[in-house]
Amino acid sequence: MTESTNGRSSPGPERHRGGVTLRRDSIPPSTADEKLLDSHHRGEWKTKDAWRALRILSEFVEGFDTLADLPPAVSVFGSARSSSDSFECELAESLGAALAEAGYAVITGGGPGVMEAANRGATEAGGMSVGLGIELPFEQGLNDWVDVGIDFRYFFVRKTMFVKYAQAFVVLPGGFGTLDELFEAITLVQTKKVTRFPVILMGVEYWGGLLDWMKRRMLDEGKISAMDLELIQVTDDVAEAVRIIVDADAALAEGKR
Ligand SMILES: C/C(=C\CNc1ncnc2c1ncn2[C@@H]1O[C@H](COP(=O)(O)O)[C@@H](O)[C@H]1O)CO
Repeated sequence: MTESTNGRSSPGPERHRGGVTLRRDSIPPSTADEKLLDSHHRGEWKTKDAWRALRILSEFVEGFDTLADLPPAVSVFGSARSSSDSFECELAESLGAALAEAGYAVITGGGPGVMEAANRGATEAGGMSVGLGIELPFEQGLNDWVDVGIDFRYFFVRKTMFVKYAQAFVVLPGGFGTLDELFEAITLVQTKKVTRFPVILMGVEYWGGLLDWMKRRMLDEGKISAMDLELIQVTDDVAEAVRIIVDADAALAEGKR
């Protein structure tokens, strides 16, 4: 806890649970996701999980209700840890601006690093900037560039929103969280659980090793098909990324006519 100048403790970090804000000793050591997925306290499942189901449902309702009127949107993913002067943050900021100029809302995880840069680019270009935050033990709150923000307790509810309200995914360099989001998206497209939409990797050098491994191991050993690899497009050119998204949108609209 940090001491403020008047001798009282300042709020310090805070945790958000729906409309509830928790500070200081009221911040619990675990998160809602951790409690839901915990397999150790079986005795509690019957009583507590039934109530959790309602909370999960209310989180879906809040997400659907808030995002239903969003213009066409693109979900942008990338590291929470990148500094604002990194290659990926500079790219994310230009991308956010270009997407806004093309009429797309930008959806991110609402956190720091690449997410903040993409939100900043969108906001500064006059676009709609959305942050879908997640309750984490080391949560920092939504970044300052988010105009429409929702704090989720459950990762899987939040992931539904990233997919449901986006016309495309753009994935910049990142760690486990980013890879999780990338592979969930391509699995959904590969298994035709969602209408095919562009999944664009930005950061040609960063992703090169992973793409090589996919070709040399996954493809060569028959774990994926050549068509699966075509689900992913790679570029460092912001204008090209936007063009891929606009073209895919136009093709889809054409097919629906
Ligand atoms: C690590 C730090 C803060 C974490 N804050 C986050 N806020 C919102 N969303 C997050 C956060 N961390 C991860 N995510 C999600 O995963 C992706 C980034 O994860 P990575 O492991 O950094 O690649 C991102 O797209 C989010 O959706 C303190 O700096």
